[in-house]
Amino acid sequence: MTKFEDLGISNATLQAVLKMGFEEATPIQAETIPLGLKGIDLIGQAQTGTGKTAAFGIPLVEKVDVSADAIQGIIIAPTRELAIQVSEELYKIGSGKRVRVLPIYGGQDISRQIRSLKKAPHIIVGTPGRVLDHINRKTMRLDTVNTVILDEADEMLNMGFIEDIESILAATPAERQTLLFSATMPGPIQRMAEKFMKDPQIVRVKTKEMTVPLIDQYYLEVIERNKFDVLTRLLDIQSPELAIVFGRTKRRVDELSEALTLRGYTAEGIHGDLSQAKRLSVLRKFKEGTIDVLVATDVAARGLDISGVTHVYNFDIPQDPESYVHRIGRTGRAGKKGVALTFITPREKSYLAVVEKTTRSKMEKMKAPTLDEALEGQQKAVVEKIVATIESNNLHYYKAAAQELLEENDASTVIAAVLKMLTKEPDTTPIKLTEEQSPQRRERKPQDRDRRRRDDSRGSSSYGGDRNRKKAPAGKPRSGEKRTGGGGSKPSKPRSFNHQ
Ligand SMILES: Nc1ncnc2c1ncn2[C@@H]1O[C@H](COP(=O)(O)OP(=O)(O)OP(=O)(O)O)[C@@H](O)[C@H]1O
Ligand SMILES: [Mg+2]
Repeated sequence: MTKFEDLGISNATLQAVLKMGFEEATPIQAETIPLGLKGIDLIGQAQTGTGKTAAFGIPLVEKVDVSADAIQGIIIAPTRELAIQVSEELYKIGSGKRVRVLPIYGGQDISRQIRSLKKAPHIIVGTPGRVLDHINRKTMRLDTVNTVILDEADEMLNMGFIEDIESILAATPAERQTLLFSATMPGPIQRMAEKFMKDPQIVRVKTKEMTVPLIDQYYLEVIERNKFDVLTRLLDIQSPELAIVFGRTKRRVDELSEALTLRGYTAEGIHGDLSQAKRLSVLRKFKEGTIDVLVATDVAARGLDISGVTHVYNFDIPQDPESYVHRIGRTGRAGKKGVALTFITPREKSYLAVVEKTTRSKMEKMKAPTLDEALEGQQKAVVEKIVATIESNNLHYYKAAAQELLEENDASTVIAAVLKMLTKEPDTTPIKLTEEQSPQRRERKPQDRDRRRRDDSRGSSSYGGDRNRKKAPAGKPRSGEKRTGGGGSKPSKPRSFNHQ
């Protein structure tokens, strides 16, 4: 176990990290922080939820000279939500040194960003498209940058952002340090990435599996037509604290979130066609627990760190094994346990072996639950609530009425009536979803870009990112953008990873 004290970081940053509740460095942090401080180029790969953000964030913050009013580091991330989240984490890590961090992403008013850029931030966290817009408009200069970090590098290159990334890199000095991080780094993508690095050292946290062992992985064989009933029964039985349901396309996500709402769940969808304000508000509601089920395309699969996500449901199978790893990695983070369930239609059966081979982990077969089992599950949830209410011991005002009821009925009849009233019977409101095609396995060639970009222009791609920027001209003001998440206001309690 490595202590942050032993990693050669300044006292100001050490105090900031301890204040975040981090007690010990995670393996990827222990390995890459000293190397990052040395200034060498790095490719860092470690499982989802194991603290890669701080692994690159700490050395970056350490390198910043706060007395210089210039951009010194830039982090590029594939989605707006991730850029915001990473900038919040960097802000916290840099709070001891008073490092200024600015998120720059599409869908946010550009003139406001220009004003913020004039306040001389030290670190920029941005999405490729919007960063490039600022470079082209000459509203952001990167010639003082000494460190570039690509978070979820494989995804950005896969998505066809390579030209954008290359243009951004060309705006930075050649003698910069370049760091790449992701939980997955397929060979061809890694080779492509190494082209813009100098003798990168590859740091892989050695684990048997690519997925996190704390996530119990299941698959269910379900025919397309039954998927939705099976999903709602599972939700009734498992009563997840917070759940993410992944669907293949934007249409799928819209239909699923509407259907779930019809059946009485508090669910909302998130995908790339929604306005930025809407995306952020849905995410905020999910983090606060105002909605229990987030229905998402892969826009939410990469990097998002939402505590309390106990279940991930792959309603539609992911595009490829890497997407599977990232989707299920939204649970089982920072040492917590999680459950992942993947629906597989008879035609998709060969998919299972492909994923298991790549991730070197097994999915256990689960039987689709019956309606009776769903009812039982709901009942169990109510019983748990009753027990918790008894334990809270705040029943004074109800005691007299209870006595009255018991004078006329026996105890088990009274309790049965209460259970019946409180139990939400499985809702069988008829739902019809539009059928979805199984995905073609994604090919990892640079020319893929063109195919995927064409998909975007049809607006049917499951991905949002800021690849839609061509449709929404830069500079078009959008209202109501807000920052998500804690922003440092949450009281921090000590956190440490269980052995992974
Ligand atoms: N040393 C630590 N001790 C305790 N918690 C930590 C530590 N480092 C990071 N965390 C917390 O663990 C969670 C996951 O971290 P992070 O988002 O950086 O993971 P990641 O490896 O980037 O995952 P992904 O591959 O999904 O992007 C965050 O809430 C973060 O604040
Ligand atoms: Mg991450």
